[in-house]
Amino acid sequence: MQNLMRTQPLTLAENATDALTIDGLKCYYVNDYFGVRREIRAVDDISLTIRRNEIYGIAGESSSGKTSLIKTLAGAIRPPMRVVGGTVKFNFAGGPIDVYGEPAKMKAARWRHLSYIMQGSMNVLNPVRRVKHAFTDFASRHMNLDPAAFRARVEAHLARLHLDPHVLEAFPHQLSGGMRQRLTIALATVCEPEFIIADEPTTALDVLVQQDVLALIKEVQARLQSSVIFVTHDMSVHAAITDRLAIMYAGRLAEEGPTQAIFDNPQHPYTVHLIGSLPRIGDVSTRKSLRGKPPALSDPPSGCRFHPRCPIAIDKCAREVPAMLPSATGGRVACFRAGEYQIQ
Ligand SMILES: Nc1ncnc2c1ncn2[C@@H]1O[C@H](COP(=O)(O)OP(=O)(O)OP(=O)(O)O)[C@@H](O)[C@H]1O
Repeated sequence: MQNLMRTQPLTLAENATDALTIDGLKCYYVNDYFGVRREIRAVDDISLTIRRNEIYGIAGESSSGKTSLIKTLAGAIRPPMRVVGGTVKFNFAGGPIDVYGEPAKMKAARWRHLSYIMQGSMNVLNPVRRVKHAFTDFASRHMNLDPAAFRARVEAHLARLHLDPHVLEAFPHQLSGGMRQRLTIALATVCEPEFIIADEPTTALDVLVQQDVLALIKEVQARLQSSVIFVTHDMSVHAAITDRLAIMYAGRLAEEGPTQAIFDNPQHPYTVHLIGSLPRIGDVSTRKSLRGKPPALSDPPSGCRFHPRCPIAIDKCAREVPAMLPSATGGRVACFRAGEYQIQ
């Protein structure tokens, strides 16, 4: 395991166990159609903390706001997206950065301290250029090394990730999808970032290749002791890789806690359904599906956004927004009837 150590020491700030703090974050898509303003509240009042050296999962069905949330964390905001409230603060070893208060500092931190593996990131490899150019284009300017030393560093990094350095001379079309995704992960981690954000990095891959890529992410995380946010709608992937898990529903957090505890004892009725819908070998019983569909985020329901679909909703759920409060999993849950619902 000796060759799996970080090459540069990570000098952590004293007493700093939190790597990222998000407080009251709101991020909307704001469109103006012929003078009529329309807001899609994709991230609506989210507060959470990511610790150092943990893999934090974000789950939820399509359009629940997962990608919007992590774009907001990475400062990757393009119109019509707008941050309309809240704060995002990284606590990097070199000093804290307020993403929206210190944009220049944030820009300098990208790649070096924070890397973002976007959905479809394999496409970052230019089809008409050899793979080595992607490393030079994206990573070399953050590393302050002469070309020979930079090449040696990249080759050593690839070797540690069990990738043959010869792939640097290949064109992307000569490589399989799994290999391209492994290279994308190598590219995102060659600067040894303290924080890695990965959005659905395994979704386009078949199951065996997916296992391989998940193992690689775990290995890189353990080697660098980075914090990782891992986004996927696939709960079985969360079970395999994450330490803690957040469940998003309609732009808000429904539940958060240690992954194993959430799988063992989900508290929010929506989480109960997400976990209950996972297939189990030998179980041929019909799964109970949720009634209705997720709400339009331009006009979300009052109170708890899940209440129109919730099997145990009470009047209060339509009137009041439930706060995220400590739950039986050791995490937090936003539900007035937490822990009361089970699927038979
Ligand atoms: N550029 C955009 N303009 C307007 N609305 C958008 C835009 N991008 C996303 N949205 C809306 O924001 C909401 C959240 O979308 P987002 O992509 O963050 O969800 P997601 O949970 O990541 O979904 P998926 O798993 O399908 O990627 C959705 O209602 C979506 O339609």
